[in-house]
Amino acid sequence: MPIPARKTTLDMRPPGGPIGASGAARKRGNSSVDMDALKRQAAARALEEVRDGMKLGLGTGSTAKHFVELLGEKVQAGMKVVGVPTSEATKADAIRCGVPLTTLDEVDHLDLTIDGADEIDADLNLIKGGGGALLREKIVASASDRMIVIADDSKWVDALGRFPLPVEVIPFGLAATQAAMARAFAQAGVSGQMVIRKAKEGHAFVTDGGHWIVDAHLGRIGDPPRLAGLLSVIPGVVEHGLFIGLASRAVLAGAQGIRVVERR
Ligand SMILES: O=C[C@H](O)[C@H](O)[C@H](O)COP(=O)(O)O
Repeated sequence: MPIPARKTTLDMRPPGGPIGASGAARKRGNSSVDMDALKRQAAARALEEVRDGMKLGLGTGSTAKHFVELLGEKVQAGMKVVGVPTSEATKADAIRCGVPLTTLDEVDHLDLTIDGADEIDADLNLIKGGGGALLREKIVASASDRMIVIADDSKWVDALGRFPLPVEVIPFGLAATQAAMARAFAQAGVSGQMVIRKAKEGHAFVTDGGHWIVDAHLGRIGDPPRLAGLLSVIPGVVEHGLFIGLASRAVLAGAQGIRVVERR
């Protein structure tokens, strides 16, 4: 599959500048980088794409939460938008921040979805679902004209797969589903341990849709679109965390500034 042409722009506004951010600085390599400030910077840059009257998909996770908070400030200042949250957690955040909400039953398409990711590759394929929201996130992104993924630049990878691939499954027949997943992995040229995600309390993590998550520790995924296709046809798999061809732009915040990567 040919690698699509991309355009990259570098925004030299320093991270953590006028926007400000909370959160403790975390050590990364030799430098101390406030990852939370970078996430907020990426969210703020994506917010510049939001126009009055837009119907928005609101992502889930620590980066998307910054976007919802900043959007709430715009709404308080008079901006008219409506959002469809991708999780119960985001719904609660949006209500707290005063962002008006709607559903995909009331509107059948969205202008723009802004969401985070666990990994982003050069084709803007993503791994998502670290927070367990991948099903609603994919439904919402698929119903949107555009998806902008926002992240600190540690999420940018040469190849997807270092982050365990979340696969949302039906608990019924799980061993058979996992066997089918293992065959799909083999066909796609990957293999690895499958771990049923646990909640803090020790029982299986249950998604907003009432399903379980299997985290597949695969390592480098050579052909993400092929693996996505193979997983999608397994009956016990509700959805997987490979987002192929959905993101049209990535906004990546790093110590040197903000990088915007477009997919064509
Ligand atoms: O299920 C969770 C979502 O896919 C998140 O967007 C993803 O895990 C990234 O989250 P964060 O911004 O907290 O790293």
